[in-house]
Amino acid sequence: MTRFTRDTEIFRDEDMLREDYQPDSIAARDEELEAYENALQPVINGAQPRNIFLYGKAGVGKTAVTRFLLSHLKQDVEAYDDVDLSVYWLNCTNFSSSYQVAANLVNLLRPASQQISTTGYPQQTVFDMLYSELESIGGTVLLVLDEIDHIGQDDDILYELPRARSNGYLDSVKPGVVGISNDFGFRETLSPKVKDTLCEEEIHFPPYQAPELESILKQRVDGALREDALSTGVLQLCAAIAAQDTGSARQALDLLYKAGDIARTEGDPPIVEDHVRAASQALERGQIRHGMRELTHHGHLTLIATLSLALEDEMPARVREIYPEYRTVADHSGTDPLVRRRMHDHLADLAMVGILQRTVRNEGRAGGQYHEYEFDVPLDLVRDVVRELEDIVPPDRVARRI
Ligand SMILES: Nc1ncnc2c1ncn2[C@@H]1O[C@H](COP(=O)(O)OP(=O)(O)OP(=O)(O)O)[C@@H](O)[C@H]1O
Repeated sequence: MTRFTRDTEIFRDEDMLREDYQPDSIAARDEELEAYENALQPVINGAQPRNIFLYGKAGVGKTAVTRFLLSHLKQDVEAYDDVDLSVYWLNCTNFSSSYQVAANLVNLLRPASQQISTTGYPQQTVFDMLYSELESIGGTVLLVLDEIDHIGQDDDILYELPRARSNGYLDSVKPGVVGISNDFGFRETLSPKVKDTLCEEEIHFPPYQAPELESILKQRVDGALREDALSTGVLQLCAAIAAQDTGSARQALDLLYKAGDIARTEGDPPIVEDHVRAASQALERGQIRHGMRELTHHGHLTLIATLSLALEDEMPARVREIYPEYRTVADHSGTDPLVRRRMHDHLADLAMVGILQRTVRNEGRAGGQYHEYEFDVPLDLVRDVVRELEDIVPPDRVARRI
């Protein structure tokens, strides 16, 4: 018996709706493309590249636009014998210092057999290794440092690297840095000398508006979906939901993909607005679930305590009511409880990530103010996640209640 058969009704090429798909053309970013092209012009002229800093929230096209333009640039420089361009990408998510970025760049540029340890050298030694690798590549080298904000204030490399040529460390190579960040605050925390060097050309990517998201979706659907797989209003709804929430193209594409998936699983083509609403809910629940799983150990204990009270109809509750329950949960899990004030920080964190809602209340005429907490997400979802945290609270009184 055949278990699997190919889709015939919804997807033609579902990979086109996935995160890592590189679109052939960029929609709705004309201004940014123009500014970016201008900033890259020195490369094609055979001159020293400018340093470029891109910033904007997650999913607004910073990576897609960079990949698109750099791949065109690489093609177009072929027409000029005197320009030899190499491009390297480094995702800096796991690197919290200039040292780590430099060491990982060295390894990116070196063959597998000559990798260095990413700890233990003096910083200048690693920088020297990096310069020597760059020299041996020669020509124009663009280094794209994605998620660069993770290096925080340890930002020497963002000054040293772009200046290496003028400071005499490099001779035959022209390096350029493209820094990408979705942390608006990062630019402000850069030291002034870095700001001047790295942010020679700054390009801001604002969140997308609904019509822009719609045009991005439209560009994908012909290749991604089968004819007649879409009913009227679906793209508009995906675009409207994403524009209202984050302004991210990733969210709009995820919504459409998930809606298609639901229509497929339910054997219910074409994709209609209800599938999009269901997709939006499913994705939102996925995010909340992810947020809850990522909490620290005491965050989880605090979550369990609040859930336990909610299931007993004892929420909304204030800290002094939640704290004893937290102590019981901590006790059952074999953990030393935090003092009340520290546990309150975890409640505040739960409120900050949108799991709890926090309301300020007044204690009558003579009293001061206090905070009251209640769940801002469906309890069944919290309960599902808490059940998956079995290793934290073993089956006992509290867990049974949950
Ligand atoms: N203007 C656009 N035209 C076509 N596709 C786009 C456009 N903007 C974004 N996308 C698509 O949306 C998704 C998210 O975009 P991208 O990865 O470039 O965002 P980002 O700003 O780099 O986000 P992050 O900061 O999270 O890395 C990708 O699949 C990308 O192809």
